[in-house]
Amino acid sequence: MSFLEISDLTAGYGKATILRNLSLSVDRGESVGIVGRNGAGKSTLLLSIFGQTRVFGGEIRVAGTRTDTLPAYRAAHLGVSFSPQGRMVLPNLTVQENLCMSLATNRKGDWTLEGVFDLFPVLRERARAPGMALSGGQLQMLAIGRALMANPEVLVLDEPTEGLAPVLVDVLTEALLKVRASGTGILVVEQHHALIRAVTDRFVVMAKGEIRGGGASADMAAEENAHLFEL
Ligand SMILES: Nc1ncnc2c1ncn2[C@@H]1O[C@H](COP(=O)(O)OP(=O)(O)OP(=O)(O)O)[C@@H](O)[C@H]1O
Repeated sequence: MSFLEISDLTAGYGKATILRNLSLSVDRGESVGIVGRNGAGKSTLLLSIFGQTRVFGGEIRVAGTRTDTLPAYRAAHLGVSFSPQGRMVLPNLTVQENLCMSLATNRKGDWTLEGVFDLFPVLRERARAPGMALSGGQLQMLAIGRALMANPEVLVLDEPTEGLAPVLVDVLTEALLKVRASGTGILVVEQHHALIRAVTDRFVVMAKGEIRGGGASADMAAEENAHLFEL
């Protein structure tokens, strides 16, 4: 069994089924990208790992323990941490306080406050600024930094480049390359295929709540994969 194992998952919200019989696994230290059109169910899949959807069938296990039925912090304790779409930074806490929230997981590893500040030096400069004072790019760095502070085996990211200028997309790509090189795995939903190609080993394409296919990220633009991206 892989470190993160999504098996035959059917899930949604209320009475609505969004994901259908979906299976995906991510090993420790592996990097996987998820692409697909708006509404394909990508965020729903990530939220399911953290117990935030209604599961109708199948299951998700992290290090062998079911997480789809547990509160989100339990998944973080087990070694997957989340940088959500919209970033969810606490506006009245400082940058440093937001980062230190993840210490509650009590997971030891290389990602310390200093490690995160080295990855994103602007967060060191703004350590005492409240979350509400940050720019969009800084908020994204803080959300990623906070997730890293939990020292995950797999860092889960939902559209990290959403709303960011191209220069900041490059900064984030560089940072995620360093995260990957450190041995931390990455599961990332992202519209920028260039980022997926740069920082992941393989990709999957989602459509209508299912995985339509996938392959090696280096081959994403290859002719043989073109059909995966057709309507
Ligand atoms: N809280 C919710 N309650 C009910 N339906 C929801 C909820 N959140 C999302 N949905 C629906 O689930 C479907 C999949 O949405 P989801 O956000 O997972 O897609 P996505 O692939 O991440 O798209 P996007 O790129 O737009 O975020 C959509 O039809 C959406 O309207």
